[in-house]
Amino acid sequence: MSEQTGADAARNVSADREISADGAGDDYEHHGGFPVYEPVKAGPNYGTFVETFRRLQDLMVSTHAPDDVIDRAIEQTEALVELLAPYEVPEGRSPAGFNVELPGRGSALLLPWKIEKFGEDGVRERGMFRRYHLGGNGAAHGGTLPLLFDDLFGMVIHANGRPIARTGYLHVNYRKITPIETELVVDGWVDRVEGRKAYCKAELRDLDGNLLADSEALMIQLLPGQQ
Ligand SMILES: CCCCCCCCCCCCCCCC(=O)SCCNC(=O)CCNC(=O)[C@H](O)C(C)(C)COP(=O)(O)OP(=O)(O)OC[C@H]1O[C@@H](n2cnc3c(N)ncnc32)[C@H](O)[C@@H]1OP(=O)(O)O
Repeated sequence: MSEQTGADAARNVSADREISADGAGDDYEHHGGFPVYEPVKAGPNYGTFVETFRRLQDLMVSTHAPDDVIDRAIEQTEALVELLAPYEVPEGRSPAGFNVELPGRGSALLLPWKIEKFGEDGVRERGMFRRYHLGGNGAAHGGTLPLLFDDLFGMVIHANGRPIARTGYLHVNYRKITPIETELVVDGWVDRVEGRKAYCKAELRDLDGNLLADSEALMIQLLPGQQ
């Protein structure tokens, strides 16, 4: 039997939580005030679309092109905006963020990391900070690490079988320079639970096992009606 990937595990956990439109048979009733999202499956080339856009983001912050090239880039970007704008949809209806087999679940906002493990005992992701995420002198921008940790903690809560929660606080210790364009691994888990409060921890390491940053967050389960 083939081994279950992190993406498979994430999909299975989510499928187990699916409920009917009228809420009957809801075994995952604590959504707070969140709507119940139906995952939107990406088409076969959606991953390539997001990756191409990410490449563009990298180039946006790493090129110094002549003015005539910038003028052509504006024209082509405007054409792209015109192409896509008719397909804008409300929150929860785009494939962005729902496709666990894609880096960053297919959302250009998220770090392009892939889920390697998704279980009650924790979530592991692997990936790189890219040129787009550069802070200074080869290091990832300090603001991009909380983004990685915050999204990871959301998944940790989901994988742990806990109801929807929001981040009350998120603390990051920057232990060593986090390099861009270098493969890294992040692990997150629920450390302890007190009622609605889940205290989560995470560690970001390089492939030699060096601790680059660690984080602790308080994830607070939403009450009915809480947004
Ligand atoms: C197929 C597809 C599957 C894919 C798989 C999907 C995975 C899916 C991933 C999603 C990933 C997104 C994850 C993003 C998660 C965010 O980033 S959410 C955005 C950032 N956070 C926010 O905007 C939260 C804003 N704050 C709030 O809305 C409200 O403060 C909250 C969180 C609802 C809590 O409000 P409240 O119910 O009034 O709670 P309150 O009574 O004040 O506090 C409850 C308890 O927590 C304590 N507390 C509250 N705040 C703090 C604090 N800052 N410090 C210490 N203690 C605190 C209180 O003291 C209290 O303790 P007890 O007295 O009960 O012991």
